[in-house]
Amino acid sequence: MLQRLALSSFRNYQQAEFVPGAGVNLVVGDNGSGKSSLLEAIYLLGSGRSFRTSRLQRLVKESAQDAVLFAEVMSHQGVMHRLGMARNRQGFSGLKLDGANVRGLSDLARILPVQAFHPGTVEIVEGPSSARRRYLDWGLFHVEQSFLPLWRQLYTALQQRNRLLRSGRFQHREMLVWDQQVATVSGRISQLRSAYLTALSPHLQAVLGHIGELPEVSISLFPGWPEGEDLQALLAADIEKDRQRGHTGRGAHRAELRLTTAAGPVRDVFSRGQTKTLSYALLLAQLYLLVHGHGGQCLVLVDDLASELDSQHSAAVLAALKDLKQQMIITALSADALPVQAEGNGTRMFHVEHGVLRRLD
Ligand SMILES: Nc1ncnc2c1ncn2[C@@H]1O[C@H](COP(=O)(O)OP(=O)(O)OP(=O)(O)O)[C@@H](O)[C@H]1O
Repeated sequence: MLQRLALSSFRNYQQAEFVPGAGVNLVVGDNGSGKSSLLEAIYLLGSGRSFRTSRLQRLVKESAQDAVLFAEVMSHQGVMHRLGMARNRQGFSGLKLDGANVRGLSDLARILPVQAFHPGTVEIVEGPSSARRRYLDWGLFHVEQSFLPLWRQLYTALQQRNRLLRSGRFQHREMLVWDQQVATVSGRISQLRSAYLTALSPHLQAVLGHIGELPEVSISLFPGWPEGEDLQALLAADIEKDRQRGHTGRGAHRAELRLTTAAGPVRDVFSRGQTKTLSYALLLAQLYLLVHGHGGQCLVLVDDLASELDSQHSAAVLAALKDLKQQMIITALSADALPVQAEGNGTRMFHVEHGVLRRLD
């Protein structure tokens, strides 16, 4: 649970402190006041990414050198952790956990599992296959300890194989080592992904039933090479093609999450509104699996829901989120824009204006 966040020179925040409650937190303010930026800061700490931009240099406040984020986070086991992150326009200039430097963003992500529902969430369905892989791998990272080391092994093997391909000068014996490694690790990653999807599916059906009115959607995995075929043999057979394109064309890095209805692929069948609803349902299903299936916890960020879904669907999504009983931070233009106030007690209210954040209640 996020106990406290301090922001310095982040977007339009000069210095700000945010102390959310354990349940629902509602942050209201006009357009451009800094609501999304607050969520973006939290998401950055828990994932190393922005949910709005790939240009992370824009996160640093104009005229400042470094954006600095600091958070106190109570772990699921009741241990208090201190997370720190500094970013200049070139990249991350410091990552700290409990006062010590850490190398990888994954160390912070383990402590602060965070998921964001925001206008770009629709990319899970509409975007490139990498968006669906990222979705899938976020879930695996948080429920399967062995996933991250495997994923790292795969990327190291691919880097080495691609380097050899591009060098144009390689012994087949040398290539064989990396073919073997890519094939073995891809097989194990694919098994984990398939098992994850099998566990996820009933949660997705339950969520779709709850938020309603969508045709039945099935979810399946293309592992990154033709099902049932020997990946190592395929890599060896494709060597010339791979050499020409300069990278490895088959393996778990090319997996695809397929979303289909009885009438065909979701992308060809669903309206834009249905697509948005499905993308939110996919995230919800993942949270249900994490919380109910694995006893995990997750900080949930909800940005501008009222402008994304109609009132009936946004109420259904919020109800499903509240059922999870996780810490939530929700933004809205005004307090009455979303049905979060109706239950009154327990909701902590904040107002933001020109990067100045204050508690209302
Ligand atoms: N690097 C930066 N330095 C200073 N100001 C910035 C920087 N990046 C963005 N801003 C400004 O920060 C403000 C906050 O934007 P943000 O998207 O957080 O607002 P918001 O409250 O979510 O608005 P909306 O309701 O329109 O989504 C905007 O006015 C934006 O122009």
